[in-house]
Amino acid sequence: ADELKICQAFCTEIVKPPVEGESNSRRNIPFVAFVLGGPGSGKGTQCLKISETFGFDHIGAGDLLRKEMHSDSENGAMIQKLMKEGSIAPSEVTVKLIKKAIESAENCKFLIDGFPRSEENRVAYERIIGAEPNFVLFFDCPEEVMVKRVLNRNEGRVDDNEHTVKERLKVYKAITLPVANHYAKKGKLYKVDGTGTQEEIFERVSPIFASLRLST
Ligand SMILES: Nc1ncnc2c1ncn2[C@@H]1O[C@H](COP(=O)(O)OP(=O)(O)O)[C@@H](O)[C@H]1O
Ligand SMILES: O=c1ccn([C@@H]2O[C@H](COP(=O)(O)OP(=O)(O)O)[C@@H](O)[C@H]2O)c(=O)[nH]1
Ligand SMILES: [Mg+2]
Repeated sequence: ADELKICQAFCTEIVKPPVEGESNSRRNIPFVAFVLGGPGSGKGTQCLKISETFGFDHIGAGDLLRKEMHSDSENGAMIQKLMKEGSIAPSEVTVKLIKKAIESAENCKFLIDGFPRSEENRVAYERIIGAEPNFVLFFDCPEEVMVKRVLNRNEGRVDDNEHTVKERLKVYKAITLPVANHYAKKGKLYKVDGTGTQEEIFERVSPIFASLRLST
């Protein structure tokens, strides 16, 4: 009971009203950490390690959009065009995909990776989901390091090329960084040095998650 209280203390609002017959854990309010940082700052890599070690579900906003793009959905072509030019997809599309991922999970602890990318994304999430994130993990990384990583990524992505990464960096600085600043002002931003090896970075990230005492 004590741990549940701690879980709930982290949460600002109830996302889903309890449904009769649902087990206790499904009724728990989701615990959400947004993970932000520029393209190639290591968000996806670290999210994988965090989810393995600390039992979070990893929701990659870009991954959801890529899956949608490769499906027959009506939005596929639009998403592909926006990704290729380094722009941001409409909030409704992204938030709907995130909401579905949260609702279909058994887990109640989530890393939402690469979102929100704009103030508009943030506001749409808070309106549609009905809650703020519990905290925001932010990877701080110099541009030249990020560009080098992106150009070496080799996952066949439409946006991992020199032209698009330049556009993405512009969008990141102008439109995504203000989101990080918003959460910094609220005391919710955990800034981590994103340089060094994957292991070195994970050693900086681990204590943040180790210090959380969550009920599931
Ligand atoms: N600390 C690191 N040092 C070197 N390469 C890394 C490091 N972390 C991630 N990478 C590699 O850099 C690329 C970008 O990392 P990724 O986790 O996809 O970043 P993001 O999700 O922020 O774009 C990937 O190919 C990944 O394997
Ligand atoms: O909330 C999001 C997340 C991603 N994207 C799009 O998907 C691309 C790739 O995002 P991802 O997070 O996969 O890239 P990363 O930062 O990990 O390299 C972005 O440049 C955007 O075009 C978006 O529009 N909204
Ligand atoms: Mg990523």
